[in-house]
Amino acid sequence: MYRVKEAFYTLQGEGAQAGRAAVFCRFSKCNLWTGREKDRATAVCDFCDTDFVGTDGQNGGRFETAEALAEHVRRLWPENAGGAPYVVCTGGEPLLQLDELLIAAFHAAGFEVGVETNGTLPAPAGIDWLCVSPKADAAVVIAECDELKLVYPQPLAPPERFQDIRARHYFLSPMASPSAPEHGDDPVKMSNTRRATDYCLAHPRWRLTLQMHKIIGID
Ligand SMILES: C[S@@+](CC[C@H](N)C(=O)[O-])C[C@H]1O[C@@H](n2cnc3c(N)ncnc32)[C@H](O)[C@@H]1O
Ligand SMILES: Nc1nc2[nH]cc(C(=O)O)c2c(=O)[nH]1
Ligand code: SF4
Ligand SMILES: [Mg+2]
Repeated sequence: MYRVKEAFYTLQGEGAQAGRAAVFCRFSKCNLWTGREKDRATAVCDFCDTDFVGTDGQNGGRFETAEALAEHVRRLWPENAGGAPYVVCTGGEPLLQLDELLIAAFHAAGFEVGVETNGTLPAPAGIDWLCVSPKADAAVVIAECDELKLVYPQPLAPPERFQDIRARHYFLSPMASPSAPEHGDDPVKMSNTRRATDYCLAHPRWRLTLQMHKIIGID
C-alpha cells in the first residue's frame, strides 16, 4: 500500500532540473517530523514548508499496487506532448515508501524517476535522479547522489559537513519561513538568500538555487 498526499503536474522549481516539467508525487509521512504544528519545535527537522499529512490533497489517495500508482501518475502527464516523462517522488519522506517495484512500474509507464530525500534512509536501486537534502544533525546514509541540495542556513548542518558526499552538483537553497504565505512576501527568506549568496561567493563549489515555483506562483 502506497500513501500519497497529493500529485500534480508542474515545473520542477529547484536544483539542476529546475524548469523541467514533472509530475510531483508527494508521499505521506516523514521520519523527521510528524507534520503536526504542535510537534514542530521538538522535531529533528523544524523548518518544513510542506503539508504531507494524510492522503487528502489534490489527486492524493491510497494505492494498493505499484502499477495502480504508476497509472495514476501517468494520467497526470499530458498525452502526446513529447519530451521525457518525469516523475519526482517527494513528500514527506519518499524513501519510507518508494521501493524497487514502484520504480520499475514508473519505468514501465515511460517515466524517468527523480527523488527528493532527506538522505537518512537507503535509496532503492534504479532512481534516475537523486537529490539529497540533509536536515539538522540527522545522519546522512547516502554516500553518492546526483545533487546535494542543502537548505541554508542550518546551525546543525553547515555545508562543510557534507563535502565528502559525492554529488554532481552542490546547491544551497535559502531557507524560507514555513509560515510565510505560499506565494507572498518572506523577509526571512530574503535575508537567508543574501547569506547563501555570500557563502557561494566565498565557496564557489556551491551554487545558489531558488525555489522558483514560489517566485512565479505555481505548485
Ligand atoms: C518538503 S521536502 C520533501 C523531501 C524530503 N523529505 C526532503 O526533506 O528532502 C522537499 C524539499 O523542500 C525543501 N524544504 C523544506 N522546507 C523548506 C524551507 N522552509 N525552505 C526551503 N526549502 C525547504 C527540502 O529541503 C527538500 O529539498
Ligand atoms: N514546483 C515545485 N518544485 C519542487 N521541487 C521540490 C519540491 C518539493 O516539495 O519536494 C517542489 C514543489 O513542491 N514544487
Ligand atoms: S525531512 Fe523533508 S518532509 Fe520531513 S520535515 Fe524535513 S523537509 Fe519536511
Ligand atoms: Mg515544496
